[in-house]
Amino acid sequence: MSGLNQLGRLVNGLSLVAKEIAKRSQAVDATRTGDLETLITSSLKKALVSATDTVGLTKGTVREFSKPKPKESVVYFNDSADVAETTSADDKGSAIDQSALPGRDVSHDSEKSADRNVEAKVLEPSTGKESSVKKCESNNLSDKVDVDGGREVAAAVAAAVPEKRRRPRERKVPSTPFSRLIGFAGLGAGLAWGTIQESTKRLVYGTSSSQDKQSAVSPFLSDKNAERLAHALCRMRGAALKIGQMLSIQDESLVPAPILAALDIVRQGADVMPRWQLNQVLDAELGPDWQSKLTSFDYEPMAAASIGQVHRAVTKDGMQVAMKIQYPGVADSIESDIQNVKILLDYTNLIPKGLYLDRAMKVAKEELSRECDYLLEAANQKRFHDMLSDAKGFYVPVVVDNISSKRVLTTELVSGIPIDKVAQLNQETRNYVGKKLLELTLTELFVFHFMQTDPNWSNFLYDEATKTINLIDFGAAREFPKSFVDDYLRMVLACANGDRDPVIEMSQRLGFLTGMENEIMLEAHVQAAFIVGLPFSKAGGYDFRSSNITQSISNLGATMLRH
Ligand SMILES: Nc1ncnc2c1ncn2[C@@H]1O[C@H](COP(=O)(O)OP(=O)(O)OP(=O)(O)O)[C@@H](O)[C@H]1O
Repeated sequence: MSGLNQLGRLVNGLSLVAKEIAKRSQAVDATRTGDLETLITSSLKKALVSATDTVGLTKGTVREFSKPKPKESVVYFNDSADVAETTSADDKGSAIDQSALPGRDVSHDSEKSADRNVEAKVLEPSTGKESSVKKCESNNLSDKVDVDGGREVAAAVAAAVPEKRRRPRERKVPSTPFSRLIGFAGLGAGLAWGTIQESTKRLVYGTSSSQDKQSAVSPFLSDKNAERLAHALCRMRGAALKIGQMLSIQDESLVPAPILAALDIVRQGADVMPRWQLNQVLDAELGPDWQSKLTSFDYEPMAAASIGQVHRAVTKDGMQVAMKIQYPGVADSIESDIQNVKILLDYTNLIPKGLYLDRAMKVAKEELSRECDYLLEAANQKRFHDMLSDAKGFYVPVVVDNISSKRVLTTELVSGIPIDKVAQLNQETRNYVGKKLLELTLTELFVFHFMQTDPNWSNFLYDEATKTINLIDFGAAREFPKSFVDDYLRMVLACANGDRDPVIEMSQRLGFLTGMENEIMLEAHVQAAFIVGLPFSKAGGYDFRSSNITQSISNLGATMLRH
């Protein structure tokens, strides 16, 4: 019976895939207009490759990062802009390697080329002076200082807290609506196939006793399917991955444990664009002579985020910069990606009812559209740079306008460790950073009325050498009207003072409550508000270890979801 059910699900899944293809694909248009040849030779062929990739039949090219990381990926540009070299330090003056021109395969050279990049006029971002690098010599992270992108501290932190990390894969971003659709369709079919496999396994061997309650009930929630989902999102990138990342930070009461475990992968970063695709974006955005503005460009990304990947480069005037380069097609596919993820979530019953998924998706769409506009992000970043120019302990890197566009954002490279890693530093440092973060939050909201609303750990890079928090990623910055901010302050005061009625009144004015809630829901909301108000309830410091605020709120969250 269960096998029949699963077969039904498979048929449903495949018909959903077929229906979606018929509804949306350009393939249908091409057939209608009789352009069958183009259809077969281009999009369908590519799409089939994409689909097999997303289903998990092929796995792209695994990028091998040997240790220590070689820097063969750095390309140096001569003054004659169109010529690049990748010679290593002990190979200076040798013939220019034509194969190293962007867009072509590069022959790899030695680790030393990396040192040349480091040697190139290193500016200390926060002070504008030249800086030296203190080596990390012990495993005690509180002793470590690093001013070269936090690389050594990050490596030491990783060694201290070993994480199961996924090796990034080099895979083309599906950039047309059709190839993205095929990606989702492939994922849907892959999940349906995985469900069949799991059901068959259970029929033959029974359900494993180690499986948790939810995954024991649903053969969809197998480890393989969860992994399939995570890898597909890393390959799709864009809005699909962003939603995966949002889901990955939810509580187990919202998202089943095996899915959460697999989604851990999506937080570690996306797949990487192949060099030819990266060059296509750079040429289209900055013009084919973009190299003329740089001394060097590192083709190995320092980060592969959800909507773009980030590369180190050095400008002609010697500034070390981070170039954020947007994946092609993601800005135009936000709406369809969100729709497709929603179809998958509905189909798999992954998300519990009551999560206001439609509302959440609408907000995600608006946020993502803003985040894809790097000109808007550049403007936000400059505004923050100016507002915080006199603030002690914070630094916002400058924007390099002449190497930026709507899809490429170039900013001064800053150093530091992601803010969560500060948890491993000493108490004094933790107190300092905690106070600074709170000061920043309150200043942004109540003084600037302008806030960075994407509190990702890696958007706050703590530089121990200068005791500075370097702030990046202003794509999600937004302005709040004075009336909202004033009500918000009243809300904070009511929470801190434990005043029930004002908490409810302000919550309705701010839109946290509709006024239609029942008593149980209201009570859970008020309790949650009081817990959030605790750190503000007494003058002086607050010991965050004395209560587990997030856990307490999350416990109330389950009641709120039910009501
Ligand atoms: N100016 C910079 N200096 C140093 N590192 C940087 C800089 N800009 C970006 N990075 C690195 O690249 C990563 C991704 O950059 P950013 O957060 O701006 O991208 P994003 O697409 O907005 O990412 P997300 O998916 O987190 O929203 C950062 O976490 C950081 O590691």
